[in-house]
Amino acid sequence: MIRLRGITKAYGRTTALDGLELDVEDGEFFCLLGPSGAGKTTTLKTVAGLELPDAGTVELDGRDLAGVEPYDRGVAMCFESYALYPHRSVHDNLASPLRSPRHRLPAAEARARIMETAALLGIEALLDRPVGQLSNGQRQRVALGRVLVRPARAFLLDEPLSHLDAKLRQQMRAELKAIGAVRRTTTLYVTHDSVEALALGDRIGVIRDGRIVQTGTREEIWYRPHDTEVARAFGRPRINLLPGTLTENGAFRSAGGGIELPVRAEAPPGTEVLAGIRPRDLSLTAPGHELTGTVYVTEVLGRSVEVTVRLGGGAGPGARPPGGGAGPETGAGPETGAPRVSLVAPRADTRGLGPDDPVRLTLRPENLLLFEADRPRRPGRRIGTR
Ligand SMILES: Nc1ncnc2c1ncn2[C@@H]1O[C@H](COP(=O)(O)OP(=O)(O)OP(=O)(O)O)[C@@H](O)[C@H]1O
Repeated sequence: MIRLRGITKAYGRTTALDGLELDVEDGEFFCLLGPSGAGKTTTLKTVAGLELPDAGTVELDGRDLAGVEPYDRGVAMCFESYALYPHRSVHDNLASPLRSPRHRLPAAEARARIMETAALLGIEALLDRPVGQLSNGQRQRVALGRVLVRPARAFLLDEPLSHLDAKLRQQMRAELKAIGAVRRTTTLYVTHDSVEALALGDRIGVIRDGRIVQTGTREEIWYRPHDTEVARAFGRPRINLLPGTLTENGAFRSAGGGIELPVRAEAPPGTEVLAGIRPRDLSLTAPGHELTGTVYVTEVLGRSVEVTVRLGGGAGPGARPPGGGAGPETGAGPETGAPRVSLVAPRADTRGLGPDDPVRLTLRPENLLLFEADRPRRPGRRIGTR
């Protein structure tokens, strides 16, 4: 297992890691997800020993790694910018990690591992080709192969699928976790792609500004996001966030007053909040709590359709937006007119639906999320409901 405690790392005046704490359990596949510059690569390099923290401790399988050289740590790391030998064949690139004195394997075992790794990554046919002649996606698979080919205490993978086209990425994503070596080995996997994190991670750690904001299973992150930024990071189309306040009995009332949603928030009446509604939790047909509005725009997403609805029209007194409503992108603020929400519906439910058509939406209140209102540089935290 990998354990990071109080890791701080600054480059000049830039703080890359700011008291980072992280536990990756034995054999776990842990995805570290965060935006560019959040500190993901620095975290991996700190575990690998390629960067030394200014403060804090790194442990691998209970052993403190302070003072341990990178090649003695027993970790295998794959960088986004891959270090390969361009003039040597794919086979040689895969074989060279097994030739180093530290990792030397008997020839037959080495050959078996190379063939197994190449087969799993779909590069058997390329084994004799010089790496310099390969496409970026092929090179990336060779780089990943160099990591997986040798036994390690932990794999550290930095966006290893980023250069693959969408189809291959999806396929490799499905196969990666099935690889025996990956199943057995503690893996810390860095990505900025939330779909990838949800698909791969036994657990996910969300990193922001050099700190872990939330760690959890995909269900925990999805149903109990720590704050609005975590909620926005997962799910496309993005979660709808409607501004409003809490009423006397803890229900949600939208900023214009047109919408009331039956929740019981664990926060005082009058608290400014954002109601979080996932696009797939809104329906055009199912029974549930009703909202009304008019269609703003529809967009076909394969078998389903994203419908953006301007809320309020026809919802009764007080529901009409001031000025008739050219709203903003999504989840409008009180100052900007009618709030809009996106929903994802099966194509059959949206047949004949066009701009300005009135619609009734239903919502399952049990999936409703509530957050404190966002403040500058401080995303609103989730508020519990009873
Ligand atoms: N060698 C370096 N010198 C100076 N600043 C650095 C160095 N390495 C990283 N940083 C800074 O530290 C911060 C964290 O960088 P890091 O590469 O860990 O982020 P990341 O989450 O991996 O980003 P990305 O997804 O873009 O790779 C950034 O602000 C970055 O500019």
